[in-house]
Amino acid sequence: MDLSRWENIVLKNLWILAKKGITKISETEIKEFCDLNSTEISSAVSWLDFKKLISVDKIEHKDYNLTEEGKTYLETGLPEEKLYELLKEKGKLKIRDVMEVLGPEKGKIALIQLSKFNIKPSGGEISFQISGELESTMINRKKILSKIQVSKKLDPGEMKELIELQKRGLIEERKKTVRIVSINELGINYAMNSGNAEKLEQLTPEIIAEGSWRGREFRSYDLNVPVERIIGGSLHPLTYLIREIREIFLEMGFTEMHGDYVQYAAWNMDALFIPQDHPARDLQDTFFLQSQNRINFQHPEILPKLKKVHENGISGYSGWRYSWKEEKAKELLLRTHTTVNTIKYLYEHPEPPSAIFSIEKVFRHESVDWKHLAELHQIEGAVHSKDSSLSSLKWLIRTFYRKLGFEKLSFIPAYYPYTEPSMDVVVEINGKEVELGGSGLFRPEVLRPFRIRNNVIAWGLGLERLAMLYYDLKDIREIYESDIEWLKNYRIRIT
Ligand SMILES: N[C@@H](Cc1ccccc1)C(=O)O
Repeated sequence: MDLSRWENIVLKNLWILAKKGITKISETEIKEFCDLNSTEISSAVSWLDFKKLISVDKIEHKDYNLTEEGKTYLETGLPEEKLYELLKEKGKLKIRDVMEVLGPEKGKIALIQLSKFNIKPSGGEISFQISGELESTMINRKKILSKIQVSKKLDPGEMKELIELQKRGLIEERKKTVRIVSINELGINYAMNSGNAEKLEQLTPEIIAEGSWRGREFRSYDLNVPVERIIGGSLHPLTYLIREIREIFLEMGFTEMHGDYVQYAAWNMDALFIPQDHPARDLQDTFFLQSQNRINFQHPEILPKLKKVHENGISGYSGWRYSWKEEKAKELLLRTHTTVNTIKYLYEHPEPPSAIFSIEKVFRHESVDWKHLAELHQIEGAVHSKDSSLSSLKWLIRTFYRKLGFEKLSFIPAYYPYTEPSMDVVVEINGKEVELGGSGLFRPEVLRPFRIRNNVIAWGLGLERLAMLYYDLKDIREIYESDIEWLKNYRIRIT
């Protein structure tokens, strides 16, 4: 065990004092023996105590101070003193005059104090009367006030008067804990054997340049010392969760896909067989962009295919049977779901098998509440394979949530224009059923125009709702509120 410079100085001094027979000393008294300030001594005492080289007793100590009133009286004299002097000079005074000369407040105090020594008014007047007892009491009072001003110790005989002055509000008392320190056997041994040479604690450029480190011993590091917790930077809880989810899908052999926020309705809606008069395309649900045609339309060859399938269907399916408009398909919008990533990917990679996912942001014209956001992330995915089936879809979704620690899910029938059958994933949060997202098998009207013949299972799950469960939040908005305590202390689920 090595000691710091301050600890060494304090311990050596305690040892020297102990040799002289002084075995107990208060922390403040240590200051008189060494060249350290109170903070340095206090820190050294705490560490020496922790290292068990000294013992420390705490005692309650009363500390006295003058109040503002006490300070003024010490400077200008006590009211009783003023009145006594005045009477000595004038012989007698009318009460009215006393009040006028001393002021009503001090006049009253002076009269009360004098009456305690039997100098009492009668018939509206007060006369001088010599009192040796009053004179000595006043000298005593002033002595106490001035001792307290310079924090000098009072004699035991002065304690009674101190209490009087406290009652009069001239002195106030404060309780202080004082640490009484005594070196113990371990400390004495350490001090005896540690030698006189101070150990080096820091290697400064000067020490290196002067070479004064030569022949000196270095203080070693104590790796067992308890230290303050330092809170460094960390991942935002949502970023952490996104990385976990990405890891899960990558481990299962999925490929990550990426897409843009701004999309043509053709890809976000029409390619997914969402009819052009579908309520989801309403201004209420979708953010449309005013600037049209600013972005290159990828794969324009799909437009006639979409027209055909919407109007007349495909492979025995009837289609929606309405007049499909190319202008509506060419409206720009903020993507409302990441299923647009999936359908584009499938169009560009029509050969099975493929297993794909994305964790990206979508936008909805939604009023925000405890479970709704207008900007949210979706955990999107699909598997295109001859073996894709409803049961493999359920298995995949359950497996995904189980890997994050959630077992209790239920599937309920749902409707999406692009899947058949469709299922929603539901979970209970704080006694309320919350929908985590949708899933299903893509319809032939979605797949056939793009020459995809095998089954495709697909899902789109809400990330923030999952985060609510994962971090035990009552309100979805908390995720974006960035409460610093939460960001510092959030806990991940151990599965
Ligand atoms: N796109 C749907 C979810 C979904 C994805 C894939 C298949 C079925 C449903 C949504 O945004 O809620």
